[in-house]
Amino acid sequence: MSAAGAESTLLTVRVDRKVYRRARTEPVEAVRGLAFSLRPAEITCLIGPSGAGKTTTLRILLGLDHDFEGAVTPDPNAVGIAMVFQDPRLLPWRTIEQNVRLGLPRERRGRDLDGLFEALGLAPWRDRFPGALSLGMQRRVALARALALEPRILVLDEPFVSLDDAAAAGLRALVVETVARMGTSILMVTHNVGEALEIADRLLLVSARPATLLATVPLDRPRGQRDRGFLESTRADLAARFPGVIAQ
Ligand SMILES: Nc1ncnc2c1ncn2[C@@H]1O[C@H](COP(=O)(O)OP(=O)(O)OP(=O)(O)O)[C@@H](O)[C@H]1O
Repeated sequence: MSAAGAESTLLTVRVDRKVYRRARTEPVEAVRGLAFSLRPAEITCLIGPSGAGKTTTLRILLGLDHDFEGAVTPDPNAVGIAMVFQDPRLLPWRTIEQNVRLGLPRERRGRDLDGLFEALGLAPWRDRFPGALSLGMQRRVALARALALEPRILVLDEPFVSLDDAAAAGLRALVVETVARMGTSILMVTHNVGEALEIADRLLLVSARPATLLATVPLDRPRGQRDRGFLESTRADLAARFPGVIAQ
């Protein structure tokens, strides 16, 4: 990808304020002042305390919630956006292949998916049912289902949580590979700072509720050169600067 391409913006998100209002309960202000852009072939990690307003921000960015002050431009559906939830949400009575195909619009269901299944290590599992797969493999299927849509933006909510180290590392490598291979822009919510420091190009640190953008932290060192020393010193530096967000 050219330098100009890498710098171009796919989506700009600006949430000035998001308040949940329900009858007979106090309004809940979930987000106040959170703006960022997403660019191709970049991994952006959104990190903040529990209950800060991260899922709320994702819902706004996906175009699922329009009731907020601010703007998401252009329309994310026009750009091409897909989401992978923590819970893989597979249909147990459909094969892996059917699960992936059913995520596609009807006219694209017959498309060639050999390359995708191969790239995600799912080729031997195409005819099996989700119940035969570990949680890590089911998450791969959920990733395949999202990638089959060929989105330019992929949103991941805690994709590696509750996986053993090997499964998490395998899935992380797949995400990184996808960015390199397809130029996808990834926005990932995570509580795992170590994981974010390993794979992100940029961290967005948000405060406790209402979520406010505290800092954008670029991680310029190439992923392959992020050794233990880099990870530990970067984490210590961030923990000193943002103690409410990043633990020592
Ligand atoms: N539909 C809703 N109605 C009222 N309040 C809501 C609604 N959805 C979320 N909230 C509140 O908004 C705040 C932010 O919630 P949100 O789920 O966005 O946080 P989060 O950062 O994703 O949390 P976590 O890290 O625990 O997943 C919380 O106080 C939550 O209770």
